[in-house]
Amino acid sequence: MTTPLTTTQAGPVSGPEREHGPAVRLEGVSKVYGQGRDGLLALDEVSLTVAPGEFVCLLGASGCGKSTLLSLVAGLDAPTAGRIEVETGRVAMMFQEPALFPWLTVSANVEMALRVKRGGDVKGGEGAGPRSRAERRALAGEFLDIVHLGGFGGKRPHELSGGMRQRVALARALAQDADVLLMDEPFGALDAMTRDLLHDELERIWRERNLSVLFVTHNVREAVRLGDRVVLLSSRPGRVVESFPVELERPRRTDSAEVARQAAEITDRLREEVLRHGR
Ligand SMILES: Nc1ncnc2c1ncn2[C@@H]1O[C@H](COP(=O)(O)OP(=O)(O)OP(=O)(O)O)[C@@H](O)[C@H]1O
Repeated sequence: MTTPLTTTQAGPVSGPEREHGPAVRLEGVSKVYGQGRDGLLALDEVSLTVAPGEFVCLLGASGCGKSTLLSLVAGLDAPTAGRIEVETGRVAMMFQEPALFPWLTVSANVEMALRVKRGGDVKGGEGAGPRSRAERRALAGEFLDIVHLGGFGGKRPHELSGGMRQRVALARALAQDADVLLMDEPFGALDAMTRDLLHDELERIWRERNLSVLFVTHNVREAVRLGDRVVLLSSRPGRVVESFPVELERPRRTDSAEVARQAAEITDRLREEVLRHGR
């Protein structure tokens, strides 16, 4: 998936659930790619919730349908069966590749999200009216400050390191005014030190902005470092195998003994799953 900017098509949930329900709810969600005998069951009756303000990490072997699941929640694709609800409908997505527009400045990349967010307004629809260029630039500057990139707004993406580019992607996601952040291995391509720093940043922003996060990773320690809960998916088809609450005090360190212990427990379970499927 390479779409740089995404807002979900999922509508808000009405009624009492809106007050008290989860931020994201999947009920019996299945996804088949293709048709008939050539059809591939990528997800099989997955049920999962993310509570408001919860940080959920999704873990599973390659091909178990993690990206499929995120794209369904983002409204980029429709489930074959089941139901997906996003309480507010305000979802932003981040990928392993920051997917920035190389010809635009860092600031302009974030400003794009501010235009897209009020897409209806830009085209003359209802609402508070389009923001002026100056307003968008000022707001983009604020989002860049949040990710500690104040002063870099005039640079082009190629002038930044990989970690800095991912910070821009995070600023752009925040600029969409989402309260649900869907992250598809966002730090997978970064070195360990940069990843550690970004974990700290993400944790701070998640708490300050009370985001609900669904974070896909292959990295068990990363999942335990970040998650309130780690949800393990099986492969082919993807099913929820087990959900592990992580009750370690925050902030955690990826290299701490406590994180290593819980990661080892989850890895054992993951290994069982992978062996079961002969992969
Ligand atoms: N658009 C598509 N058309 C057909 N099959 C697809 C499509 N997208 C994914 N698949 C298949 O569905 C299964 C799940 O893919 P998905 O990318 O969701 O898994 P994943 O767990 O995110 O994998 P990875 O960890 O390798 O990124 C795979 O077998 C994949 O080949």
